[in-house]
Amino acid sequence: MPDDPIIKVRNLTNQFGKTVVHQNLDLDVMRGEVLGVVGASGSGKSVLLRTIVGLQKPSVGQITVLGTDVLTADPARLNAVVNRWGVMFQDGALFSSLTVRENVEAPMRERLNVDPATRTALADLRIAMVGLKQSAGDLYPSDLSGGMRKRAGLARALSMDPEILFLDEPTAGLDPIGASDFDALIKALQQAMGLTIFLVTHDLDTLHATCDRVAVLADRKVLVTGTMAELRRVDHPWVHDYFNGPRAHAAQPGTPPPSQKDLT
Ligand SMILES: Nc1ncnc2c1ncn2[C@@H]1O[C@H](COP(=O)(O)OP(=O)(O)OP(=O)(O)O)[C@@H](O)[C@H]1O
Repeated sequence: MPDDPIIKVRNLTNQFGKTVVHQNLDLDVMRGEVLGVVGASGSGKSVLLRTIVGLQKPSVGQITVLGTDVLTADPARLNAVVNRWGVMFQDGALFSSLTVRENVEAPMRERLNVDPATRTALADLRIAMVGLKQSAGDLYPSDLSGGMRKRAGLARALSMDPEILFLDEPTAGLDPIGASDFDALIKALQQAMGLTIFLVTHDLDTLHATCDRVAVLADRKVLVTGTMAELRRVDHPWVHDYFNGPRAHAAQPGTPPPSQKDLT
């Protein structure tokens, strides 16, 4: 069924001690869309991502990804699904003792039965796809700028040619030009590869540049999901302030730059 969600979360509860982060949370991600996930700091965006990709066991709930219940699947079935997604963590989470190329090869080495030369060629292709020079493949993470590290993390997330990409704060720590270059890269790769993207961010420019829909986490659940235009009309204090505040206006395409008067 083409309209079946590629990721379906139902009745999810995550609790740490007495802190309830999610309660009865539901979320659908449709195939081929870029879904942005926003919410106040501590609202549980990263915990949600980590729960969907299996790094965090929820207290209660069902999570179906690509038709597989990832909380109850047997190891072989789960492995088959894990092979079809890639994750880029906020800091890139690169292995510091491996070169960029070896980092990109790492998931293939673990999960794909190909000869070393093919693996290296596939890694070099991923390195090129994220806009890094081939020579960057020989560098270690400590030799990279913040922007290069993000790109290397993205290349590794693309290692297995995934259908779904999970991105946690992809533009955090980048300067505005680096961030908008990265947004454009994400969008171009999504279109070229037909990716579905689950994207956690605080960055309004990223939402405008990349997302088809945005899910807002508040009050321990997905409070509302919609396009940016729809969310601007939502009557909830946090949602209203986030999507209508000065930063939101600045990020909106077509908004005129501030006049000289505004700057003084
Ligand atoms: N392993 C853990 N043990 C205990 N509490 C945790 C754990 N992981 C997350 N939390 C708590 O869960 C809540 C949500 O954390 P999470 O990192 O998902 O928030 P977030 O929305 O991604 O925040 P930010 O925008 O600041 O990154 C926080 O209160 C955090 O302290």
